[in-house]
Amino acid sequence: MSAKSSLLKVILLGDGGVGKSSLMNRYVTNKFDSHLFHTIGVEFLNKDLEVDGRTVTLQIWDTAGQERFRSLRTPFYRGSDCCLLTFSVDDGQSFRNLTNWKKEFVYYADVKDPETFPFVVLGNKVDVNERQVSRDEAQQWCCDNGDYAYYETSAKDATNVSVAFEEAVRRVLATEERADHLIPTDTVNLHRKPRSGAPCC
Ligand SMILES: Nc1nc2c(ncn2[C@@H]2O[C@H](COP(=O)(O)OP(=O)(O)OP(=O)(O)O)[C@@H](O)[C@H]2O)c(=O)[nH]1
Ligand SMILES: [Mg+2]
Repeated sequence: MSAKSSLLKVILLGDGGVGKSSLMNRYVTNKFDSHLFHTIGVEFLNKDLEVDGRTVTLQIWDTAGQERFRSLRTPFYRGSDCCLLTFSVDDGQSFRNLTNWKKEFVYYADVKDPETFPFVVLGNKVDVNERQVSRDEAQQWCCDNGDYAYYETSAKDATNVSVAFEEAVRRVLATEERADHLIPTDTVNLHRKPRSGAPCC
């Protein structure tokens, strides 16, 4: 068992109405409301789960996707361990906006290394018949942006909701493990004797 904190912060981002709150509610309370109000600012819920023998508390932050709430949501991006970029498969614009959501997250969360940060992409509302975004298109975007996991979900009928959140946890734990194995190269040798005659500045 790692000594690292087992509280993982996962944040849901994406256009207003794609189903972020519904996904969080489905996962944490196993309920679905077909007349949910738009989120204002941010809300979070905790859920304990076990992934690959490790128990973690997932803190899921649900944000307001509408543009007018931008300044209310962005202060909460910092400290996120994983970002769930969400769109709705029946709304092509919400898919095209993923690039902006990623940019907004990287900027306000102050992500040092976007190449290795764990993003997971969710194409929600797969229960709806009128699709505007194909699975191939979405997977291609995930490949082009860095090997992101892609899940087609439905908060309405619970398709792939648990597996998507579990994958988010796996990605975070894998990142932590990689960091544990990194050998620091910028150590300072406190015992090294100063070179005689070396200039002081
Ligand atoms: N058919 C279907 N409808 C869904 C699904 N998920 C959410 N909805 C509906 O879509 C609407 C918007 O869902 P929300 O969960 O409020 O969307 P949101 O992303 O949280 O929106 P903001 O809070 O404005 O950012 C609601 O009426 C939901 O009932 C789904 O998987 N399938
Ligand atoms: Mg919401």
